[in-house]
Amino acid sequence: MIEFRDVTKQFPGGPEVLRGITLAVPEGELVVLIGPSGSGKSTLMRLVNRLIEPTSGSVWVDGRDVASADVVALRRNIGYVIQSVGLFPHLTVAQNVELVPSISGVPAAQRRRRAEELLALMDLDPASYAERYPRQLSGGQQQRVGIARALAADPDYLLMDEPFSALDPITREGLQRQFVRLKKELGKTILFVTHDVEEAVRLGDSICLLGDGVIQQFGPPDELLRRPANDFVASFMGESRELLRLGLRTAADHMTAPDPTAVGEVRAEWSADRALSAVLGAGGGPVQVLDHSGAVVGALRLSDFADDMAHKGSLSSPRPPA
Ligand SMILES: Nc1ncnc2c1ncn2[C@@H]1O[C@H](COP(=O)(O)OP(=O)(O)OP(=O)(O)O)[C@@H](O)[C@H]1O
Repeated sequence: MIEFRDVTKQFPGGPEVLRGITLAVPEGELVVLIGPSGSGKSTLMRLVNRLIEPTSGSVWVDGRDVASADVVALRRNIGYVIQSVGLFPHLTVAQNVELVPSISGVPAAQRRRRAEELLALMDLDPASYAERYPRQLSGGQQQRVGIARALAADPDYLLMDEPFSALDPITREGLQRQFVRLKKELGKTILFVTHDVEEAVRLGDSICLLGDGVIQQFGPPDELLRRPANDFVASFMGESRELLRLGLRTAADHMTAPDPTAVGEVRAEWSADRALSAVLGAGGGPVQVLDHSGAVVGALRLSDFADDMAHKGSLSSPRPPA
């Protein structure tokens, strides 16, 4: 667990960036820090691996105050991924991934095996990518190598500071999807900074919204979307809150009993916003809902989404399918 206890940070000559922040990132969960530019997201994150020190208060990792921890050992257990990947250009992909284990004295064959496993996990076939240099990779591939490198020492914790924000929207969405899967497999405790509400909703077990130096709201994505604590949260989470909520659900969550008059089809596991788009495309439905084997398991019509909508007007402007 990562814990911030009444943390305040003021840089010399500046205002207080963080004021009395108390927050816990539970074991095995991903907490997203979100907030306007300059709200202190990166500052809060950098307190964890002691790139900066708090003005007052304390930060605890694994039940220990980081102020009294050995910085090298602390950082070995905390992978760090940043926006501009920071791969070493003169090292190959494999050498980049193996860097920390090689410094720690892990034998060459063992760290090579681990690097290859991690590259494969990140969908980079080691046979084609291990010997390439970073400049021979796309931005998305470089970012994957950056994540593999952060995982190389098998840390219990990951700090990710806008890791996908330099990527084009399609690459970014692909990487987000992959990361959601990976997150479950890895079971790491992750603190993730973004300024993108959609990304926060997609990835976070919880979201911590920072503003004016304090936590404006902390809770599961659905709670911030459904019950914003104040006007700041409502306005930050945006006008399309209802549509973002749909992204958290599936067609199966909305469907009703099969209807013989249904035309067209959606898959039960589709996100609800994608299903809504299909229903609108079919003139409001009903459309058939199919399971993995292609069997009809239900029907969906426009009215099946109405409960989720605080404003029915939102139904007229759905996002395009994911
Ligand atoms: N090393 C530093 N010295 C002085 N001021 C700093 C330092 N680092 C950050 N700040 C200031 O602290 C405030 C918070 O910065 P921080 O980078 O944490 O914000 P952020 O929420 O991550 O912003 P962004 O979304 O733009 O990256 C800003 O006003 C910034 O100028």
